[in-house]
Amino acid sequence: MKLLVTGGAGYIGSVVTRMLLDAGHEVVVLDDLRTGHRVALAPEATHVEIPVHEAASVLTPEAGFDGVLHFAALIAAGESMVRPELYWHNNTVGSLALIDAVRAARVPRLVFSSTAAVYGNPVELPIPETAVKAPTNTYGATKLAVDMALTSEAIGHDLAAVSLRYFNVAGAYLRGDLAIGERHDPETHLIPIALEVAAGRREKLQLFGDDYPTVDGTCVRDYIHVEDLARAHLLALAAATPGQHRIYNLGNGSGFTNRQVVEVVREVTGCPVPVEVAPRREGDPAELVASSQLARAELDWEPAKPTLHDMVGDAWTFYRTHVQDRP
Ligand SMILES: NC(=O)c1ccc[n+]([C@@H]2O[C@H](COP(=O)([O-])OP(=O)(O)OC[C@H]3O[C@@H](n4cnc5c(N)ncnc54)[C@H](O)[C@@H]3O)[C@@H](O)[C@H]2O)c1
Ligand SMILES: O=c1ccn([C@@H]2O[C@H](COP(=O)(O)OP(=O)(O)O[C@H]3O[C@H](CO)[C@H](O)[C@H](O)[C@H]3O)[C@@H](O)[C@H]2O)c(=O)[nH]1
Repeated sequence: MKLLVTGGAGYIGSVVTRMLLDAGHEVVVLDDLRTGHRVALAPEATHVEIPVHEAASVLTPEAGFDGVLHFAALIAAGESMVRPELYWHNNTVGSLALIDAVRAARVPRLVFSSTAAVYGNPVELPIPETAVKAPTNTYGATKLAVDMALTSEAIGHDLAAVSLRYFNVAGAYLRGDLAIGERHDPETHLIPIALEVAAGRREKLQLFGDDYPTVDGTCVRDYIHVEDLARAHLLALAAATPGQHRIYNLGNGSGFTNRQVVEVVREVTGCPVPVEVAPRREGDPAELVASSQLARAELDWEPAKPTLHDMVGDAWTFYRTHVQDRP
């Protein structure tokens, strides 16, 4: 297939691009590099450096695209509470422009990066796709709006749409000399920050809140290896059906508290990780754990690296070989 990957210079988009190329697809990456990295771009993919809001200039009817995988977004839940306008403009307005371009160019299928953050504080655990959607942060709300637009688009214009609701993505894609991992700047995610502390690059980790209603008072998250997540995109592309908006949660179904995550980082790295309890971060749900039964049943998806030790181990390898000591 000829595919457009928005956000293909980012963490997850670059891993999926690699897998799509290896599977024989032709890939054009649309990424304005606002948070992505030029080094993460696959050399075999064409790169168009424009904002997703201008996708219509690439997605012309003549270009003959068979599908779009849409990763481009701002992703920091905490920041979305203090700069919400950035998130609405980038994640929702940008996605609506992309959907307009997809319709105008008659591109048949679109796979969208949605998120566990659409659920908010869940009333049932593990969370099925049918659970109440009540986001507690702006980031989740901007993504839920796009999910709803895709449902309308599938019904109204026969789009084959798939939303993949990722839980917390971790790890790195390691193949021989190739290593693709997480490099957000500034980093906001728990595991890479804990690794920076383990490496001595940060003095301590701030634990945002220890008074949540969980076993040790810190938030619970469900971690998924980026390689397992990426594979689900290829399965979703194949399963996309005209006129349907399919929605799948992607996680491992096990929750880890933030303190447990830090303990695994200590075990894997063999280094101390000093922590300091800090106030809660605005907008954080207490507990997010996925039911991914639907993805397993309908996409035949099976995680190959479900353990947190695997994820932290691969992230640590990436950190030491590709991040540490580099500017
Ligand atoms: N990382 C996670 O744990 C996680 C969890 C759930 C969902 N997601 C979703 O997965 C997707 C990818 O996340 P990631 O961790 O790879 O993020 P990332 O920041 O590494 O990558 C995002 C990429 O999109 C590009 N981008 C952003 N806005 C753009 C715009 N308007 N026009 C063009 N390019 C733009 C950035 O330059 C970057 O390369 C996002 O949609 C995110 O919401 C991520
Ligand atoms: O320095 C830190 C960083 C994070 N945390 C805590 O660690 C947990 C996980 O936080 P992350 O920022 O790593 O991840 P989030 O759960 O906030 O969000 C991530 O996963 C979501 C889905 O669950 C979204 O999709 C989003 O893109 C992605 O950032 C939260 O309780 C957070 O408060 C800390 O205590 N200290």
